[in-house]
Amino acid sequence: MSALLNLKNVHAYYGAAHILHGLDLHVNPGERVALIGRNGVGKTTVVNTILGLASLQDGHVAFGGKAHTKLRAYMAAQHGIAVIPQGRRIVANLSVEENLILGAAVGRKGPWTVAEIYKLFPILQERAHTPGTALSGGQQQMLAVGRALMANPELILLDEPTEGLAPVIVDQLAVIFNQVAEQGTALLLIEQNMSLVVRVAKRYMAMAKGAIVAQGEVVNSRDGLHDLERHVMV
Ligand SMILES: Nc1ncnc2c1ncn2[C@@H]1O[C@H](COP(=O)(O)OP(=O)(O)OP(=O)(O)O)[C@@H](O)[C@H]1O
Repeated sequence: MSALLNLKNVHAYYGAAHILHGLDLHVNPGERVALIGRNGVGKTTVVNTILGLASLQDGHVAFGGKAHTKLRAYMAAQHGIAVIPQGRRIVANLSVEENLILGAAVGRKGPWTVAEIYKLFPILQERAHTPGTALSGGQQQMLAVGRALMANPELILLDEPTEGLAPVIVDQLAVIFNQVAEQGTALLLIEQNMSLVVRVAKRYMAMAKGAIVAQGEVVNSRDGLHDLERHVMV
């Protein structure tokens, strides 16, 4: 079984700034992996490298076993990988429903349809014809998740999906992420909120200075939480 996503010895740059230093990371089908680490260690740059937005100068990124050294934004989508970017990036002048339909444009056929997304998030159906950016932060995040699911992905990369959200919304999203994972979609969760990580992820990879410095099983307990928090404390 080959990994859905496999980064090997990745060195990535923004201009002359060398950000990722020989990073190795993989996600297998159906896995729930958390990528954790302090601010500025390069977590978003991992996503940007996969999308071809940071310059890959050594190593490779493989989708489904096929290695690439020249990455382009459409390639991840073609290989069944959807991205929920940091800051959500809802299209301002499209309605909730139009934002969802847009998600399907770059994806494959599968079980997720607008009707299924509305079952998952009834509030989105109530607000179907509202401009996406008129939603609350929590509703926008639900829309970002719904839009990603509309592509019927095998793997979703989530970049700090709970940033700035109230704890009650984070709890709702934890339930949704588990539901999505139970239906077989793999998750790579970039997160600073370790209480979410222990509820959703089964394996973690911790970054420092552009590389993976620790990894292991996620244990959903007080000790497990403390163990993970060591990697994100300043
Ligand atoms: N476009 C850019 N050009 C140059 N340097 C950048 C650019 N974007 C990010 N950086 C730098 O790259 C490093 C890694 O940033 P990155 O956003 O990947 O970190 P992060 O771990 O995701 O942090 P955060 O949790 O704050 O989002 C930081 O030092 C940052 O200042």
